[in-house]
Amino acid sequence: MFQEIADVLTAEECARLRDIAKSARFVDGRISSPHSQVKDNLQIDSGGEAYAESSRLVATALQRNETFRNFAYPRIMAPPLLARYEPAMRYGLHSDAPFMQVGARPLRSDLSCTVFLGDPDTYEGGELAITLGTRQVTFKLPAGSAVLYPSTTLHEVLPVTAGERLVAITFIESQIADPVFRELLFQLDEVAALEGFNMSWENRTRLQYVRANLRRIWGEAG
Ligand SMILES: O=C(O)CCC(=O)C(=O)O
Ligand SMILES: [Fe+2]
Repeated sequence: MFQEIADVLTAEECARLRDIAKSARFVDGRISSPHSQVKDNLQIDSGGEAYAESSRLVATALQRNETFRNFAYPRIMAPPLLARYEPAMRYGLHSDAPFMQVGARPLRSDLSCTVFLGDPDTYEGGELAITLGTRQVTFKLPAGSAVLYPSTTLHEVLPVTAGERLVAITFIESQIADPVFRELLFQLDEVAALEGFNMSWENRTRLQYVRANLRRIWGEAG
């Protein structure tokens, strides 16, 4: 359901992104959701070199992360975007857009991802809160860590009451559209990774056969 991933970014990469954010131009976050009554944040101006560098840096870091690849089965990823929340800013309860234009083709958002760029003790509030039935699950992770969650959820960013919350956000279209199937494959992959060399070759081959064919049945190429 949710996957936290520690150390997606190195300390140096986090510092570089904070530096980029310090000098970059930020615009009203409503630019990408003009009709939202609950979005109150800032996002980096997507016209400049600062945006290009920050986006490239975060995308490369996610793509090189094995847990990210195994959990998300990424097919296309939206260019990551820096977002900033100053005191009193928040992003109230919402669901993410199902389709987003990325380059020439629309991306179906299967997974949403927040990469935390500031130390949690440098700001108050600003938890990412994801609705699960009658409860909310909250995330406020160390700098460099990421959380992946289903784009199908209702979620919000609670008001920042002091300091500044800096994150990078992105959305992923997965090769495995169905979150239940994706989770089953992830668990099978974990078994293969952790136990694959403890089993007999014959059983390992059987496991590979099941994984490969489930990916054929459930997956979309790319
Ligand atoms: O900043 C976050 O952690 C998530 C923001 C969000 O929900 C969004 O931009 O759609
Ligand atoms: Fe969202």
